[in-house]
Amino acid sequence: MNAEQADGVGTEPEAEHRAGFVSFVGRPNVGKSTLTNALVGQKIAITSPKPQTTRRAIRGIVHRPDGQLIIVDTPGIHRPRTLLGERLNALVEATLGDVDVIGFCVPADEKLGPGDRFINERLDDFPRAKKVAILTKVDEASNGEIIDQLTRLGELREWDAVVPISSVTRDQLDVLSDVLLELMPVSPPLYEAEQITDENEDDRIAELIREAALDGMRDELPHSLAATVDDREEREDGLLALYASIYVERDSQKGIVIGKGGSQLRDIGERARHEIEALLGRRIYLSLRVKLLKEWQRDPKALGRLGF
Ligand SMILES: Nc1nc2c(ncn2[C@@H]2O[C@H](COP(=O)(O)OP(=O)(O)OP(=O)(O)O)[C@@H](O)[C@H]2O)c(=O)[nH]1
Repeated sequence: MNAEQADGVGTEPEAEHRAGFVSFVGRPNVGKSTLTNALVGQKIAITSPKPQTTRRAIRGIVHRPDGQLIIVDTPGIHRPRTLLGERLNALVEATLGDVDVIGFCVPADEKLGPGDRFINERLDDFPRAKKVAILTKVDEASNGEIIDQLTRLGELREWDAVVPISSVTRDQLDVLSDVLLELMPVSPPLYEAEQITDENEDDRIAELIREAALDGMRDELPHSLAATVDDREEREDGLLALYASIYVERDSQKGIVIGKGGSQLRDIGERARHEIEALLGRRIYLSLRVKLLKEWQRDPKALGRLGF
């Protein structure tokens, strides 16, 4: 609440803060990823979610003084031909059923085709979301082509907005983010404003793994445990795969961490995965390995390897 409202003065605040979720849909190759990166201004913006926000596959966040655009990932909308296709569609439905705005991307340099129409029709299934048509790659098209495409797009449905853009020349990107933000609900920021670099992020993830491992462990272990994130990989199914290691100092500790039949390690993985997903705001696959690094606390080389 701002001061004016608190005083009961009826004037509208000049600019209300808005925040919400947007998802870009469209055929493969129409420029969705490039647009996301161009809007966000860096490859992937990671932030720490505030507790009330649900977990989603966040691709990037546009932070502005007047609002926050949270761009969420969806796998493409496909005509389901396989079980995988159906599962992907179910995932699309879960995501798109939940966003505030859907940005339907169509390239300016190709005629509107059956693929575009199919996706456009599917958008009827998501009545909650506002719908914006985004004509991408205008740098590749003549003015005549652009006008033609805008007309065809206008015939598809009543859009909340239609915006031609180029992610390459950055033409109209600011207009697009203005338009998207105007369609978002009035809301305080949903994510912390500070950006966390990938490097810090790995450190934080490693710390969460270490915490999860310590949880329920005996007292003698804590100082003997360390964790590292060794590799990460974006998977086809939209999950982020994280490969991490837990280091122990003595052989006997390995068994403690792994537990009977691997039960302890599974619990650690489960707890850590929850925390990491909350940190990243997206679903992950976590692979944990327990490694023996003899007397690592006394070994400078080992300490270096563990980031101390
Ligand atoms: N000239 C031009 N090329 C662009 C623009 N935006 C994207 N491209 C190019 O179009 C191609 C596809 O872009 P992507 O962003 O990968 O498209 P996408 O829709 O995310 O593709 P999928 O991940 O397959 O769904 C890439 O070669 C981009 O460099 C643009 O504004 N202008």
